[in-house]
Amino acid sequence: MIMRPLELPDVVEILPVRRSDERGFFSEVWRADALESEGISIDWVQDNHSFSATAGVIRGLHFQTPPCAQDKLVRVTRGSIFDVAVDIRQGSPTFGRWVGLVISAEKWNQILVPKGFAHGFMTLEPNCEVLYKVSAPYAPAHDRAIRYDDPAIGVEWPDVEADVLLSQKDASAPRLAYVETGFVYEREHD
Ligand SMILES: Cc1cn([C@H]2C[C@H](O)[C@@H](COP(=O)(O)OP(=O)(O)O[C@H]3O[C@H](C)C(=O)[C@H](O)[C@H]3O)O2)c(=O)[nH]c1=O
Repeated sequence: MIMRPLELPDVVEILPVRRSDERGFFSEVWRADALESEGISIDWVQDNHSFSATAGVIRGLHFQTPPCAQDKLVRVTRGSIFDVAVDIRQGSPTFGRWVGLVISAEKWNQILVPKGFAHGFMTLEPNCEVLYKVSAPYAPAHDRAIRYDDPAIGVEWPDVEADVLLSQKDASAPRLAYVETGFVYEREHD
């Protein structure tokens, strides 16, 4: 497994090994000791699977407020997405900044989005299947959304040959400035 920190510290791209042979391939897509050997020890408690039928579907930007905050380990088994994480920790030197990258079945890469970050993605083609682990159960009362096109965040979503398709929740989500995220940045111990 290869890990690559992204421009926002704590958000990491992960590339599991995919072993191919004449039948196809085998891949350990998550393994606790492999992550722990990289200093990442997270108890995953729920697996999610979303299917989006068209390109241009945007799900996000979402997070759950403490004490129901979720770390997320996201991968794509069909199609491709532009995946985005936004730092929403009050007091963080990178508060409101975003990082994005393509996660796809072809690249076989994953993204680890820690607590304290909002998460979302745009599908880049039809029939995208996104599977992801979360470290806290779904808690509707703590589920929050931030506008995907908040100008203060400025996510540069890719141009796809399709109209953007949003849930009603996402179409009416507030800008980050009007959201009480509940996360406070804690400087790493020096
Ligand atoms: C998140 C979630 C949703 N649901 C139910 C609630 C609705 O009846 C239905 C669709 O939920 P929602 O529109 O919130 O689904 P997404 O827009 O894909 O939300 C996800 O989008 C971005 C990418 C995220 O990172 C989050 O995991 C999550 O917020 O599934 C559940 O039953 N359990 C769950 O864990």
